[in-house]
Amino acid sequence: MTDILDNLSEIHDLHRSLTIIQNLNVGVIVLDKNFKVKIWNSFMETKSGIEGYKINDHSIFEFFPELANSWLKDKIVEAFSMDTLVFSSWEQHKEVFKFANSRPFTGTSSEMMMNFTFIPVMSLTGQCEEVTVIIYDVTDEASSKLSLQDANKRLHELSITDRLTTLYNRGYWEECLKQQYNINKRTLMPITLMMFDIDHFKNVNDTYGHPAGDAVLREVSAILKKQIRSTDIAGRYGGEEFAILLVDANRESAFMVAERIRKAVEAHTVYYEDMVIKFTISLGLCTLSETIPSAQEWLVSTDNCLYFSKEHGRNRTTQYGLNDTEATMNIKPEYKHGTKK
Ligand SMILES: Nc1nc2c(ncn2[C@@H]2O[C@H](COP(=O)(O)OP(=O)(O)OP(=O)(O)O)[C@@H](O)[C@H]2O)c(=O)[nH]1
Repeated sequence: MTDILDNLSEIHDLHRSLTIIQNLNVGVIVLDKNFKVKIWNSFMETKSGIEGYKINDHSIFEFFPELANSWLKDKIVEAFSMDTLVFSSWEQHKEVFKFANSRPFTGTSSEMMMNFTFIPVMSLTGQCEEVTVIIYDVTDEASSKLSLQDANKRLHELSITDRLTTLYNRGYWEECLKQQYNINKRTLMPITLMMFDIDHFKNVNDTYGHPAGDAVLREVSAILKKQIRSTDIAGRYGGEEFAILLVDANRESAFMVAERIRKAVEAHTVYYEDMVIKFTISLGLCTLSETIPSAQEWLVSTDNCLYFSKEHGRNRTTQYGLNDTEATMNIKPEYKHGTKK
């Protein structure tokens, strides 16, 4: 009689445990060493559309063949060889089970994002015979985190970008200048600083109006972007002044790039409303060498070359240390960087 009562009590305990597992709001899968499903709770049934009685005692790969070579399989294998619980967050894996996001209208993801816990289940002899996989739906938290990351990225981009031209703004570009100066001191990779300025830009504004002047600035930036490498670092330094770090460019290649840009601008026409606008640019170049003691000096030397071009006919490129060296050194004080505006 006591035996029967004990058995009934055990059956009751088992039934209670199964009821709890079935109704948990997390996925519970128990797999044996052959990846055969031993428990597939109702969360898994609802999300996958596969009922427990169909998948139980079948390999999980029969129903989810894409998992046969997946991160999930590796994790389960790992869990069998360890005797501790392993947790893995949604950030550590790509899609595993492709379950639909149950709140697609509020979330940013169409698929459910999941955290996992892998629990080795030890037998009475101390062997790991089964692994329990717990799956948590963390789509809301993950979506919020991703949105925040996106917003921060966007904010950062805005904080370093010039609105009109979409080039880097002066503050950020100057940081890059210092960084490149320091990098170059270590690597000795050739690098040339180029600055240019639109000729008689005040006339463009005065003749065609400020919005037309803005269109000119935008189109010059577009020409510039087309002519330089993606690794070059281009910024709008001032109103109509641009500064570009030509990475891995020695004197010769930098001069070629500068002339290519100058000629492209000369050949270009801006059509704004019914106005036809032609213009040119003046350029200065300075290839970094050990004689240049600081990033600031590098900038000043390049700017001097630019204003030498202005002084000597405009629509031309002046290169530091090659042509016109003495002249660039004796540039009029009012053309020194930052004073002529
Ligand atoms: N449309 C427009 N004009 C700007 C902007 N920023 C600065 N400017 C104008 O750029 C002009 C610069 O004029 P200056 O410094 O005299 O130079 P410049 O007329 O180009 O003459 P040079 O440089 O000597 O060839 C000024 O008229 C500024 O108002 C801008 O964002 N949009």
